[in-house]
Amino acid sequence: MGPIIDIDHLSKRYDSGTFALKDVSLQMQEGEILALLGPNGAGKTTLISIICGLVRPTGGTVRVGGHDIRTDWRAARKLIGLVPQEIALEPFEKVIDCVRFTRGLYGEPQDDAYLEQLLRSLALWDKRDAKTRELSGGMKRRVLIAKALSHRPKVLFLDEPTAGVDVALRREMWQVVRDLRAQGVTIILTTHYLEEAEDMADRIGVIRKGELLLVKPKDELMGEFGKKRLTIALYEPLASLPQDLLTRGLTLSADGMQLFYDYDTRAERTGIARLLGELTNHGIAVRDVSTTQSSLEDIFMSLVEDNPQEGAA
Ligand SMILES: Nc1ncnc2c1ncn2[C@@H]1O[C@H](COP(=O)(O)OP(=O)(O)OP(=O)(O)O)[C@@H](O)[C@H]1O
Repeated sequence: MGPIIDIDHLSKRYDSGTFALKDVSLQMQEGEILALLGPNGAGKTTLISIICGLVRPTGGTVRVGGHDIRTDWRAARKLIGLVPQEIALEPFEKVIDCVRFTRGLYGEPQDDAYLEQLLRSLALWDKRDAKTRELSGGMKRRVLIAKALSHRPKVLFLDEPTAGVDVALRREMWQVVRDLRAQGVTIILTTHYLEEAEDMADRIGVIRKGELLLVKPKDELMGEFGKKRLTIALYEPLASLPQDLLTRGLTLSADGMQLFYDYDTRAERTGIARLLGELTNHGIAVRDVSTTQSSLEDIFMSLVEDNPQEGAA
């Protein structure tokens, strides 16, 4: 089966002269979740907007389900749902009516059985007759998702789905997204919360200044760029490290009470057992050992850090 999304050498230069996207190519398979990370102004929204037909590219092509988004836009649009970042709902409209209305906009005949199934899957069925202004923030976000799914798209774009929402609600949203994936929906989400990408995504794309720096399976990215640090706490402070331990890559804390050893998580042999043996040989008594793994945030910062003004995603 071909890719559900096929982005080929896509570029966008706004009239202002800004190059928002530079030669971006990316393919997605059905049922995948891709998290797009990037500092402010990296080009994430531009990319989503082009795929959704809201912004015109200046170069390259995008196909959704095999349909070119420019020459065959009607068929492409039917396959796409977009959940915008801002909550904009008609306050006095009932939940069910607002989802029905959106489906109608796509020219789809009404299908009450599907709408019931959709609202039930988003835990909104009990609220179907409530006016949207009576809903909590989390419910409103779920209504946005219901609207975006009302015409049964195969691809769903979530633009910062949990911006500014509390931790409990964020986790609830993650579950909703996982459930959608289980139903076979392909999802692209942009997020400024790295833990969100870490938790949900199958693949992670990092975009900076309009360039897609990399797209990799999350586990591969964590393994490739991730390092582990072994911290060894000592009983007695060390004035300095023996030369042979220095050359093994060990470092000593300023107070002499801790040793640090950074190692590659992919290495077949980490050298830890040998290292501990050598410490014993030197008569260095170990009180405790612990390890920490670099987070996606560390990895992300190391990828984009050559321009510190851009800050975190
Ligand atoms: N309509 C527009 N006209 C001119 N320049 C634009 C327009 N929209 C975006 N840009 C510029 O294109 C670049 C990419 O913007 P975009 O909104 O795609 O970034 P983003 O990654 O979504 O950022 P954020 O994380 O802040 O939402 C920025 O330099 C932005 O100023």
